[in-house]
Amino acid sequence: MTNHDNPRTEQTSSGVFHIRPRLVLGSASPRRLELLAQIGIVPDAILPADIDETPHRQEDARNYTRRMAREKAAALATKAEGAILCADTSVTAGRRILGKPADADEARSFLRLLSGRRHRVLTAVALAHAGRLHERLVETTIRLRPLSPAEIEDYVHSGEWQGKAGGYGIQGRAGGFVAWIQGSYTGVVGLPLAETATLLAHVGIRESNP
Ligand SMILES: Cc1cn([C@H]2C[C@H](O)[C@@H](COP(=O)(O)OP(=O)(O)OP(=O)(O)O)O2)c(=O)[nH]c1=O
Repeated sequence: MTNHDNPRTEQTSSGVFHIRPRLVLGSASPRRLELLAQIGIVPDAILPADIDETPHRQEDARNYTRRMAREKAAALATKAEGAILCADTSVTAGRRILGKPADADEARSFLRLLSGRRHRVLTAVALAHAGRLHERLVETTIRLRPLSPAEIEDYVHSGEWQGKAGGYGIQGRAGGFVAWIQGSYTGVVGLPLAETATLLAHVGIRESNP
């Protein structure tokens, strides 16, 4: 056992004992916790990572999103024991990276830009365990239907854009804006479950903690 471990012993339904590492969810997002719960995984601890989310000059959206997830995991690996799961979601339209809007004006301008337009939602997942980093990048293409100025105003007033990359949340009223989607719905909401389950299984974490 290394310092990074501190494992838990569990008995599976077939009666076999299985040792799994402690799981730390490195996220302040309630959605990521709910998504994990959807596949029967409950972290042993939740520890938000506070990092600088400014893109580097000339950094493309894929590299930026991967770097964010990696930096969240690296920041927490020095503070917590076990397997540390972090993710980052960004929206990209053309060459622009749309993060979480700073205010209502920025949310409005993101929605005007995305209205009627195809764009991509990228979610990077980083799992740090025993000195190694396991990563996945999941891309989803979405087209929003054209939005009227009144719809954009209503949505901005709803406040649902707050804390959401690109200024909208597909899981809420903006679900009604989505004309077409190809990729991972759970990735858009913040944690692509198929890929996350595979990463967790690599380090011995499977659904259902007692
Ligand atoms: C596009 C889109 C994004 N989002 C969310 C997912 C992410 O939580 C958020 C992007 O911000 P992130 O920086 O990825 O995550 P966060 O700040 O919410 O949480 P933490 O860094 O502590 O893990 O946007 C939705 O909930 N629905 C959507 O449709």
